[in-house]
Amino acid sequence: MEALDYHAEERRKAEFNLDEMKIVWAGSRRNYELSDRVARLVASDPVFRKDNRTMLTRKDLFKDTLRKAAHAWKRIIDLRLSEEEANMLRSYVDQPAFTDLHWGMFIPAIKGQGTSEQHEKWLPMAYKMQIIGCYAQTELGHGSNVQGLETTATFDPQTDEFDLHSPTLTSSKWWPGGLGKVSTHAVVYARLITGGQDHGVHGFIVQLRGLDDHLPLPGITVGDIGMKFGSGAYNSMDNGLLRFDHVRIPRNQMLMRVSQVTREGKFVQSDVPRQLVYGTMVYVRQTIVSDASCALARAVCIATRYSAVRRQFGSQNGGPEIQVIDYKTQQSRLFPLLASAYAFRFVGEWLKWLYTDVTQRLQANDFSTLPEAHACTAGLKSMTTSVTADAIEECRKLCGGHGYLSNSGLPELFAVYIPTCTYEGDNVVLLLQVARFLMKTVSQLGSGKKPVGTTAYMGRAEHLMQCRCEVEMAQDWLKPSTILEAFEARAVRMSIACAKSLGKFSNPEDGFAELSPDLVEVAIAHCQLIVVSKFLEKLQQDIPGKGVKRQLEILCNVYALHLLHKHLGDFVATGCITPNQGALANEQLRLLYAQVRPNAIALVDAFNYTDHYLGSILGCYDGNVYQKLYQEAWKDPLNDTVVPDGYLEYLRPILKQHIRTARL
Ligand SMILES: CCCCCCCC/C=C\CCCCC/C=C/C(=O)SCCNC(=O)CCNC(=O)[C@H](O)C(C)(C)COP(=O)(O)OP(=O)(O)OC[C@H]1O[C@@H](n2cnc3c(N)ncnc32)[C@H](O)[C@@H]1OP(=O)(O)O
Ligand SMILES: Cc1cc2nc3c(=O)[nH]c(=O)nc-3n(C[C@H](O)[C@H](O)[C@H](O)COP(=O)(O)OP(=O)(O)OC[C@H]3O[C@@H](n4cnc5c(N)ncnc54)[C@H](O)[C@@H]3O)c2cc1C
Repeated sequence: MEALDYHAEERRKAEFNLDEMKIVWAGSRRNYELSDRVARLVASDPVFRKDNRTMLTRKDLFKDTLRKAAHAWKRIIDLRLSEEEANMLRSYVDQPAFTDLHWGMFIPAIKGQGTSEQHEKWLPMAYKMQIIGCYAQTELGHGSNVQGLETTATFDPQTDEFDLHSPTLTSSKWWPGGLGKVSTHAVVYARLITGGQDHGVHGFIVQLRGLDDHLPLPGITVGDIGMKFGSGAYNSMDNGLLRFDHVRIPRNQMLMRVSQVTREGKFVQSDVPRQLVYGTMVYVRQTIVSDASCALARAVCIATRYSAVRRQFGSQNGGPEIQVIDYKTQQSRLFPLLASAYAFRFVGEWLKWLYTDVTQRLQANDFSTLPEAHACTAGLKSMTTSVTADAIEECRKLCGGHGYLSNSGLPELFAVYIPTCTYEGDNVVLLLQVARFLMKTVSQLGSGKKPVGTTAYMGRAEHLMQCRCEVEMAQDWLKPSTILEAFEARAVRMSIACAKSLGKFSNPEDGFAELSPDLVEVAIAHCQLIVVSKFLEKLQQDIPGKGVKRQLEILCNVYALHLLHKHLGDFVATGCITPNQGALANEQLRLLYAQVRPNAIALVDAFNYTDHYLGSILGCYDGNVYQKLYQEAWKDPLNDTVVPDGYLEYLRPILKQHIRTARL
């Protein structure tokens, strides 16, 4: 018997080839096939069940995480999965674990900052998971200000060793994932001291626990920092604390690609810029942008499918009520988020390319694109995670009361997702880095140095400062060049206005501090321009499949025009557009929503998420929401008994007291 599909009618309305859209979303046919296979593999494996994890105690959840990680590793070995497939498998298991840090930060830190001898020694053990590592940078007293870290690594020429020490309470390492209970090793960031001189923060490979008994090595105090936000969610991770009491490590465990310490204790700074010590963060920030599109797509998929099932008001002659997705307010809240998911997907693809390019250049000692890579990864990480975190909460509200149920999947997704706005760099701190980069670019405009890459538009500042938007009718807003010019003009005008204001301060640092709220806005305008321009560039590519390109054009316009509508103040205040042109953009936006509407369900189907990965009754593929909610309610442990535990001790006495009082 064919299973009932409550979305069948919606799916029939789609005006594009879904299979081709799935390939666009995945990046290529190969990626699609790989990811589809691995997602199904995980979904069909009972060990990876996750429907009860919000009910588990912290200890049980942690053990469950260890069990899943061990099983995932077994599957990876047994099936001889490639590194790419293994990464996919871990992400579909969908439970934050120490392995995220081992593969995502520990190994990349050694690869990026270690010498070839260090690669040869450490990477094979790490790849086989004979050692498990984490990334121990943040301390109790300092996270954002990396140069303010206090842990010391003092070279002792007598023994050819470093002495790792935590001199103060605030120097305790605090937060590293995987550190609390699992990692045998860590890349520890500490101030390098040689001959009494402080050379700033560097990375060191330090063994923390015995490989036979898992006990902390002498001089090491290590443990978990405690429960975090939400139930389940990030509590599967053992974020840890760590203190060193004069722990000794051999000299060759300092990561020495950027700087070296010789046998005599001489500090040698190579030609490689010191910022490469921050390289692992740049790598992870880049991956976080692609992950943002996944998390956003997930929330949007749930809210869209549920909005098509849910009906409220408007029944005519006893007929069905209106699907909430047909309310214009629902569309104006939901469809920009759908468009943003696609926009972040494409900018994530581009950022991956940029990162690969800068890595290849670094290997050839070309450091010229490093500032651009830093600004792009920092800015886009910040912008996409802030939008996604807010969007998950918006999707919860779009699902009304049922969105607040744990089994909607949205509370857990929110709880797991929100720390991305903080980790790998607080979002405001990172936007200020982008602003510094932009102010520097503006200050060099008259010097003959041509801005390149994502700031190339600033080279056309003269034109962009005085150009006038030519929109006369709503449909004029559909011209890519019109949209692009409006975003470029807004970004450059905001940058130059800020640079002028900065120029009024005698001390530039004072000016930067004073104007920092405006500078954050400037950085956001620049990042939004990058996302819009990369979406438009994507549309220049040959995109096969009936109606696929057309849908992407609609989504691109929704993305750009909803931003224009949201930040109308910036656009109008900088004189890029008139208030009337702003109103025309809004008019066009409403027309675009009507075009998205029949395709909405298919556009979220294109994410190809299994019900297992989505983990949401409201977002399930077949849309059989009410029956599933009803069945699920009875599985709650509170419903194991008809009369709850505690009735006799606490409820009955009150009720009886009431009866006694009544008798009086
Ligand atoms: C429902 C279930 C779902 C399950 C899903 C599972 C999800 C789990 C997935 C993944 C797990 C992820 C785990 C995350 C773990 C998190 C780890 C961390 O957080 S690690 C710690 C991160 N810490 C930070 O990011 C710190 C931020 N601070 C900094 O980066 C720096 O201190 C700074 C803010 C950049 C300032 O640095 P500094 O003071 O040294 O610099 P400045 O003086 O400001 O600048 C000097 C010049 O250097 C340039 N610069 C700065 N940084 C970089 C860089 N990274 N690369 C290149 N250049 C850089 C800067 O621009 C200045 O340049 P000039 O102006 O001089 O040209
Ligand atoms: C779930 C999670 C996992 C983590 N995993 C790891 C890990 O594996 N390894 C690791 O080393 N670290 C890890 N961290 C730590 C994380 O990297 C830091 O928390 C993060 O970098 C922010 O630093 P902070 O906590 O010092 O924030 P703070 O810098 O103290 O921020 C507090 C507030 O001050 C503001 N602020 C700070 N500086 C400025 C400024 N210059 N200008 C304006 N405003 C400013 C911020 O915007 C923020 O509002 C993790 C954190 C979390 C939450």
